[in-house]
Amino acid sequence: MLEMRDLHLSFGPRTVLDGIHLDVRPGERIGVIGPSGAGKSTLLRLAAGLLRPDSGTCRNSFLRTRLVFQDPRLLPWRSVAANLDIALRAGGVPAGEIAARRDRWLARVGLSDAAHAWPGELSGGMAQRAALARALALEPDLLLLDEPFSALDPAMRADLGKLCADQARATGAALVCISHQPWELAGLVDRILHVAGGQVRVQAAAHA
Ligand SMILES: Nc1ncnc2c1ncn2[C@@H]1O[C@H](COP(=O)(O)OP(=O)(O)OP(=O)(O)O)[C@@H](O)[C@H]1O
Repeated sequence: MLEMRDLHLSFGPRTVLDGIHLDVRPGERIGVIGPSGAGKSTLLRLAAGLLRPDSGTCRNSFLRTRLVFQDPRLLPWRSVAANLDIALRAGGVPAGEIAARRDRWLARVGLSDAAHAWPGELSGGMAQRAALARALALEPDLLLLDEPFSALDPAMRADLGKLCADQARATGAALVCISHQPWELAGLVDRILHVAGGQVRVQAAAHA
């Protein structure tokens, strides 16, 4: 469970979040929309524990939270496969399971043939798929997606969105996805939050 209560955060004189209340329960899939600069990424960083609020509380009792950023953030001096292996080792996956899990996830994002490539040799979309595989291979119980599909073509966006939703359904994980394309959230999430003016303005049910 993720609980945000009356959460405030400013960067210098700029108030970005101004009294956020939000609950994310296991199995919930939530979309986040709102104007540029509204604080959507900041909200996810708080949820992931990368930022602390100035006041209010942010409690995250999920055990494995993974955040996928807009840019892939792969280690450039390691192969694609090694990028996954390092994350899996750091995530406590037993050594004997790492290769099989990495190969399964690279296959699921269509990157089996790129396992031994360097990140610099990948297209933007391939690198983003590798970053998504790295996150999903950890079997997170809270998956935070910060516009991870923006570098992908529409067909690939739909495929990977479905992959995330299917994985969340299969494992009971919660998912929070920021998007500038509300249509991209259809079928992926159950409800959509509109963040504006530092607050969660609207909570609407999503339509498939
Ligand atoms: N580390 C930081 N230091 C100072 N200001 C920051 C920092 N991170 C974010 N901001 C500012 O906080 C505001 C909200 O940023 P945030 O990235 O959360 O918005 P967003 O809604 O995700 O925007 P976008 O849709 O453009 O990605 C912006 O004005 C941004 O410049």
